[in-house]
Amino acid sequence: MLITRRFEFDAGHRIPNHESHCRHLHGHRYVLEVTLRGEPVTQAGRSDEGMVLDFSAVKTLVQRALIEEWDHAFLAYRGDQLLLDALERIPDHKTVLLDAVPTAENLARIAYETLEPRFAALYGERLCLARVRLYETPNCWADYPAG
Ligand SMILES: Nc1nc2c(c(=O)[nH]1)N=C([C@H](O)[C@H](O)COP(=O)(O)OP(=O)(O)OP(=O)(O)O)CN2
Ligand SMILES: [Zn+2]
Repeated sequence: MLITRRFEFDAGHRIPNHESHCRHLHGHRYVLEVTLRGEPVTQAGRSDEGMVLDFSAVKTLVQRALIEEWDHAFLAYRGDQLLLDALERIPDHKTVLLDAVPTAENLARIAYETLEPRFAALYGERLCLARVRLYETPNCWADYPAG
């Protein structure tokens, strides 16, 4: 069975080599959907009986591991030196350095790679992170992994 918890956060970014307006500094109200695969707990009387994982537990893990870090941050490619030089001039600016340009595709992958080991460490074989869907706008999103 699959369950999904939805999160929203605000962040800035730019796609440094984009041929059009996405190379300019701008932000999005991102939406992150976290989908877990597992079977519902069957032990009678447990708080989480009938649940793959209590949605509140999903919330706590994802908030701590990702949303608190990315919300109201500027998501910057560590190779985008012009941007890093500008952001460094702002005292205590909340900047998240990424290993790739912050497209929806790369953010979905990075979110998955951040969250997957956390779920694995806490819940082992019982469930797994099946997919992350990252909406950059209401009309544009990326899924990781594919399929
Ligand atoms: N495959 C991708 N294409 C684009 C990405 C991306 O991450 N993956 N990102 C961008 C820009 O970040 C841009 O901010 C997208 O916003 P925008 O161009 O405003 O999107 P739309 O015009 O489609 O927005 P609507 O208002 O929904 O029409 C560009 N491409
Ligand atoms: Zn954008």
